[in-house]
Amino acid sequence: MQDNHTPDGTAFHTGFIAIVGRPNVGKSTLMNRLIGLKVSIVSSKAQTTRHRVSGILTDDTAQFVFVDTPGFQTRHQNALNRTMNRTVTQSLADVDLVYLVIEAGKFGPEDEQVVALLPRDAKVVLVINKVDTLADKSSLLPFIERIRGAFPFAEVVPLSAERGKNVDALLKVSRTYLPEGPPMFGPDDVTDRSERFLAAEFLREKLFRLLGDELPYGMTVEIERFEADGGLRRINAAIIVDKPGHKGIVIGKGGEHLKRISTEARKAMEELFGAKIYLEVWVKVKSGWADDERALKSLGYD
Ligand SMILES: Nc1nc2c(ncn2[C@@H]2O[C@H](COP(=O)(O)OP(=O)(O)OP(=O)(O)O)[C@@H](O)[C@H]2O)c(=O)[nH]1
Repeated sequence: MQDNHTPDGTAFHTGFIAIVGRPNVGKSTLMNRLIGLKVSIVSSKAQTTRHRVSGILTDDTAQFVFVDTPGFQTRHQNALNRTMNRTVTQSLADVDLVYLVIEAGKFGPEDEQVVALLPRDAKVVLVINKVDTLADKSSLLPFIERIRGAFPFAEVVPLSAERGKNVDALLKVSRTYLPEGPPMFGPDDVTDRSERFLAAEFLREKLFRLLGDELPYGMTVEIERFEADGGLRRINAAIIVDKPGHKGIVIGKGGEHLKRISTEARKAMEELFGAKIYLEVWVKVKSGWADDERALKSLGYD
């Protein structure tokens, strides 16, 4: 799509969308579902300095540029959370549209704290995820009525990110809120750098999936080596934990956790990068890193 018009002659729309919500509401699942296989991912620093771009969806009529927002943390108050909350607020400042994701039937103090971060003039779509978990679908309307008062939402879209139900409807309403204009990114914008960024994301995701509530607070992933050689990627990654006692949780009995995390991350990388992956993962202890903003910067948070 090189010009400003869609095949039927109407204007092309391009804009930024931020996805926010308390942890575990399904933001990552929604993003993966939205971008599906048409994904074009660029590194957080590529081409734009204002936003951390995490995924791009381009179709015949619009380009949706999704902006990264780390989970809004409310449980612990330290440097890591201050940095994350700042990132959330910054990324909301000049996007065209915000998806506030909540879970069907659940709207608690943690969700309210995220709502409090929304600029009053922001265009916000209330995305009610996990509708598949509702035993009684008729409870949805009174639930929506209750939450409508919390913010002047532009739209309300109930869906199931995991099952892909009603996700199309979300895109359809979103399009009209994006400004008219040509696409900002090409459809094949995958660079080595973005693969490096994604490699860390995949490992993080597998850690979350496997360890769940056991996940040590203050854990992060650092890619120490990333070499692209034709159809081969050599990746050395370190999982960094805050306390020596956390190392065993990540490694698991007989190395079982670490083995599974590495295998699953490697498979995900092979599928998305279309390359053979040699992945080595170590667990390292850096005490107090989560409380040290300088350490955060050195690990790529800014
Ligand atoms: N039943 C159901 N589960 C879902 C749905 N969407 C996401 N989940 C599950 O909810 C959990 C959290 O999903 P994530 O996508 O990791 O949530 P997140 O909001 O990105 O979490 P943070 O990264 O902690 O902020 C996972 O176990 C998902 O499988 C859905 O539509 N239905």
